[in-house]
Amino acid sequence: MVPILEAESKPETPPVMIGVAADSGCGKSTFLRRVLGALGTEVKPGHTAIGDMLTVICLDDYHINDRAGRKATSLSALDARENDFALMGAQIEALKQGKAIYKPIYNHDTGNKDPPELIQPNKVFVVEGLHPIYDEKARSNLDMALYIDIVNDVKFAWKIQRDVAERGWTEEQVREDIEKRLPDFAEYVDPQKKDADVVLRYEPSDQGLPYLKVKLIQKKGGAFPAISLKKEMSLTGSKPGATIKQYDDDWYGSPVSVIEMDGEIDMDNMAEQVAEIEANIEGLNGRSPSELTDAMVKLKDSPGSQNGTGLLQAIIAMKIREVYDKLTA
Ligand SMILES: Nc1ncnc2c1ncn2[C@@H]1O[C@H](COP(=O)(O)OP(=O)(O)O)[C@@H](O)[C@H]1O
Ligand SMILES: O=C(COP(=O)(O)O)[C@H](O)[C@H](O)COP(=O)(O)O
Repeated sequence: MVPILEAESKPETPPVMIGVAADSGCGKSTFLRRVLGALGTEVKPGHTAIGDMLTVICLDDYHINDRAGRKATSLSALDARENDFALMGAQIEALKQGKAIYKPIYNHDTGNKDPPELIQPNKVFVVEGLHPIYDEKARSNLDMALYIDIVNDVKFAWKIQRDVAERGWTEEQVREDIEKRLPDFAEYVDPQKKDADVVLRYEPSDQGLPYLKVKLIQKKGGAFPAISLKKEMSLTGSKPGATIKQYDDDWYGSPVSVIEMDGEIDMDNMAEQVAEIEANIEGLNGRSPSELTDAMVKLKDSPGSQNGTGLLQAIIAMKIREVYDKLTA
């Protein structure tokens, strides 16, 4: 099957390409399920999440080897040499040009490669994985780039839990794999955070783990349509409560505006507290004054709904649509 072909119907405007980069286990897939939910796109079942507005391209599908192959090369999946960047860049460029592709598939459940699948154009493509910003050709086709930056304590707990529950690894094996990947993470994945338009950073709360401090780091003059707060907020009712504030900062040499949420909202009072937050945000540009609250309530059972990860991810979903609306107006 040819990797690139003419689409069954060429889109009127070029698809909007959004890159989401992060290490393994950082919640990219979870985040994109929230984005699809927040944008209300019905998703067809299958390997690739395809909604009526947005298609998620998982860049793990460009791994050159399968799990057994990587054991033979003893290279990690993070290593550039284990990823077909030539095909990845060419296919991302083709999608941006409104073409169709036969995309390879890497099956995380079996560790094998499955037959390629036909991907037709869509309004928005989110290309998520280890290297969407690292690879020059992929990066040059992005309209906006997001990086998810999580401190090790949180990231590794999530990865271990998932890889044991869903990928057939033992906790010992995952810990060993994490250790082995650290140099590759530093060389091939972590540097991407400097070139992102927006970064989601998860740190331990000032009240300590398991509570989180979550930062939306918005590069000034970048492609992310920034939001701001009318005032600092302190929410009570939950343990340990939540504070939300805004400040300017420097992110690897770039001036940024940071929206920071520390702690958790009161889930028994979720709609009211999120509505209070939504009314306090400037520049959200929702389709209705309660779009954020409605999305959060609809997705209440998704991971992170109680803290800044869910809230700021839902805001990013609205911003992805705003970027689409702007570029296709
Ligand atoms: N905001 C969150 N809060 C709590 N757990 C999360 C959150 N996001 C993801 N997780 C958990 O972390 C693990 C890894 O998430 P996943 O989306 O598979 O990461 P990735 O696609 O980046 O490898 C999963 O078990 C998921 O349920
Ligand atoms: O690291 C990643 C990214 O995956 P994700 O971001 O989904 O964690 C590799 O694709 C898997 O580790 C493959 O290795 P395996 O399938 O052997 O775990």
